[in-house]
Amino acid sequence: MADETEKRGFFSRLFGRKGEAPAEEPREETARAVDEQRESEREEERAEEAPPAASTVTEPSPDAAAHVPGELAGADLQPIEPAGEAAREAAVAEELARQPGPAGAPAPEQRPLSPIEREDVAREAAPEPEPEPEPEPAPPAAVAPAPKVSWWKRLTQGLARTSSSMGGAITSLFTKRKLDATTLEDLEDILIQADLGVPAATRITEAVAKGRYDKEIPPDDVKRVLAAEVERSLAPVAHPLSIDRGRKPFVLLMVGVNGAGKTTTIGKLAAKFRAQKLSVTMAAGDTFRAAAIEQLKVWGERTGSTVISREQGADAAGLAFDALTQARRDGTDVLLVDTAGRLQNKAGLMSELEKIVRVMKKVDDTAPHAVLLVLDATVGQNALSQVELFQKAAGVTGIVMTKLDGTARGGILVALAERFGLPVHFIGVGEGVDDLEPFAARDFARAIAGLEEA
Ligand SMILES: Nc1nc2c(ncn2[C@@H]2O[C@H](COP(=O)(O)OP(=O)(O)OP(=O)(O)O)[C@@H](O)[C@H]2O)c(=O)[nH]1
Repeated sequence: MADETEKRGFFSRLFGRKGEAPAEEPREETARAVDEQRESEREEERAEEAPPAASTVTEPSPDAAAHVPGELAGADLQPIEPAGEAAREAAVAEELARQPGPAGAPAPEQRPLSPIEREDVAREAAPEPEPEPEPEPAPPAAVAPAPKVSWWKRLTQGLARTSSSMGGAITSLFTKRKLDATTLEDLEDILIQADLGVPAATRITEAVAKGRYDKEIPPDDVKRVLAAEVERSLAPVAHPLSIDRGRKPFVLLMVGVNGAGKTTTIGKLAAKFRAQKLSVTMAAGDTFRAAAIEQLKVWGERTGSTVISREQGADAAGLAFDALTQARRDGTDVLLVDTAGRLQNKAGLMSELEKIVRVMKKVDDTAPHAVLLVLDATVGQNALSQVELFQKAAGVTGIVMTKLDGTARGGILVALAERFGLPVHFIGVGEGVDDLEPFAARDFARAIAGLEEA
């Protein structure tokens, strides 16, 4: 792998940049600084918003915090707003992002903002969420019959923000311009901004440069190179989720921070399994939030699945034990176990997940058979620290990435693939039941590059 700290100036050194101004900040540091800035803003928001812990949830032992591995100390459990807030915020952000000028969010700069910058501005300008009572369960609109739209269409529509941001920038960068060191560094910036990560951005830029230096290169050629490189990174992690039908039940433990889309994803997966004629039981293990229990019951009714639940605040591990015992007795094909994404702190979350796993093993020592981490694409680079956290807590076996439709930084999947190599089973590009599909590297790569279906 290229030495990232020396990456800045690579193309200049290689080709000699005209009028080079070496006083610029190294790009790696710029990217890190942007991330740190975002992190510290989120930290501040959390400090202001952190709601008091619900008294119904088991208090973690005082020394539990001491067991949080040091490397997780900085891991962020964003978002922690009540469910629904994220969607509302995204809507506000979307609206703000659409407003072109001073009538909208106060523009921090006079030059026009890129879609990614507008996303940042909108996020910062979004009003503080007001404390609200427990939100209503998400309406089951997702299951309402919708006109059949092909997955490619859904995918390209869902990834439109990423593809138009990257594609638009690439088109304007490469139209009628010869490829030189400045162009290449600008291309690298575009890719870093889309959250592909520095190693991938450097590799793709090198691939574009190969044999084309000092020549005009059509933007579509750049997009084709981009798609090919993204596919190369993602193909090794694109694994379908395979259900071992010999296990009854096959236990899927769903983990992730609150609001990432776990409960919705459970509903969407249940619909898929039911369509394959598999029987499904859901355990409403997010006992932290009453609305999550209700939400799961709605999905249970809609998909013809059994839902096992207890009252809000009940012991989630005990519930998982009961659910597995019952699903075993009933000979159920698949058991989907929901979990809370927000407890008082990271130590509380980790010890609860560990307990759920431990307790389920008392019923079936091979359970859980898959641990799916649901990641919200809109959290950007923070997804990386979430993977580390949940890997420690529950031994993640695969990823489901949701809300790719809500960000211009869909490149985060590439950064995740290169860093962890964990299987990516599904991606979500909308709230509808058909907006979750098995992950296919080529389709994704072509869609974010703004190319036609292969
Ligand atoms: N736009 C979009 N919204 C999604 C997607 N997946 C889930 N959502 C929405 O995200 C919101 C949060 O989803 P939930 O399923 O409640 O999240 P959760 O992880 O279970 O949250 P907690 O129960 O609080 O832990 C809901 O409004 C979902 O409809 C997606 O792929 N795209």
